[in-house]
Amino acid sequence: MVLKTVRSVVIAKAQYSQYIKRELAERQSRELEKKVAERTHELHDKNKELQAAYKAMEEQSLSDQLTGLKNRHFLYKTIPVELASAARHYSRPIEKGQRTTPSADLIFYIIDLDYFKNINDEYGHNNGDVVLKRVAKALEGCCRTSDIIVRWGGEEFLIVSRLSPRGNAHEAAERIRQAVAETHIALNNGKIIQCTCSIGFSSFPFDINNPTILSMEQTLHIADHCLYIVKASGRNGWAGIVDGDITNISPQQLNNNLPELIEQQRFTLRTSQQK
Ligand SMILES: Nc1nc2c(ncn2[C@@H]2O[C@H](COP(=O)(O)OP(=O)(O)OP(=O)(O)O)[C@@H](O)[C@H]2O)c(=O)[nH]1
Repeated sequence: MVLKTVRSVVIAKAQYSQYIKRELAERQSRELEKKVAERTHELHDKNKELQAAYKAMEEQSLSDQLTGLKNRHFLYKTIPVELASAARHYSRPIEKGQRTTPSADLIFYIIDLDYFKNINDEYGHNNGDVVLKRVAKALEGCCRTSDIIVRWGGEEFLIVSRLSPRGNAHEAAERIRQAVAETHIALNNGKIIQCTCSIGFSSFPFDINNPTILSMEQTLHIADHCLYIVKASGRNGWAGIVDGDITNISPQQLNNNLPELIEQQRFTLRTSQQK
């Protein structure tokens, strides 16, 4: 009888001990699962924070700190797709009426403020910055949402107009010129001033029958030369060459002898002075 009781006690103790062990194991497992869930949640949050920080950093690295416009880095990052698409459009076999579709053109406008150094000298660098910010706003106001507006350098801006027919490029140039000239800029001391700009422009592809022969840099070189022509002829105006037959002209010749080629009327230069 005693032996039976002792055995029952031993069995009960063993069962109890097993029960405790199982309970402990289950509790540990539950705690572990809870911790894993918490860590996963934390990681998820951290990941979201990192993604947002990365996006903000990327956006900052693609924007100009002073004006908030896009910067060169943005242009070089995004423009290859646009260039390829424009070139592809003109590389397709000619179907009747197809090549005249104008929307594939990219027009590059280089905009340079006139006598900006005088503004800095007369009103100080901070007011020079005020002028740059106000001009940036004026450019945003006169451009379409499909245009890319870039702060190209100190007092120089670049607008890449997409989906624009090259034949109308001069109209947009005049719109930009006017928008800048008519902007009233309030300086820090309350004084209101106005400034003007000079614009040079060109289109990509430059020669629609040889759409890949000139790079964007060469197109910009043409626009830059047009800008130089405006500066040399009095400023507050525009000049552009939006297409040209470059058969028998090498890209090097175009780079080195552009003034002579314009002189020889190999290309049509359109300027605000001819209006
Ligand atoms: N305030 C300010 N000035 C700048 C900035 N970047 C460049 N500049 C100034 O822009 C001026 C450009 O002067 P220039 O290249 O002589 O040109 P300009 O006086 O506009 O003369 P033209 O272009 O020939 O009409 C210089 O004085 C630069 O110091 C900037 O971020 N802020």
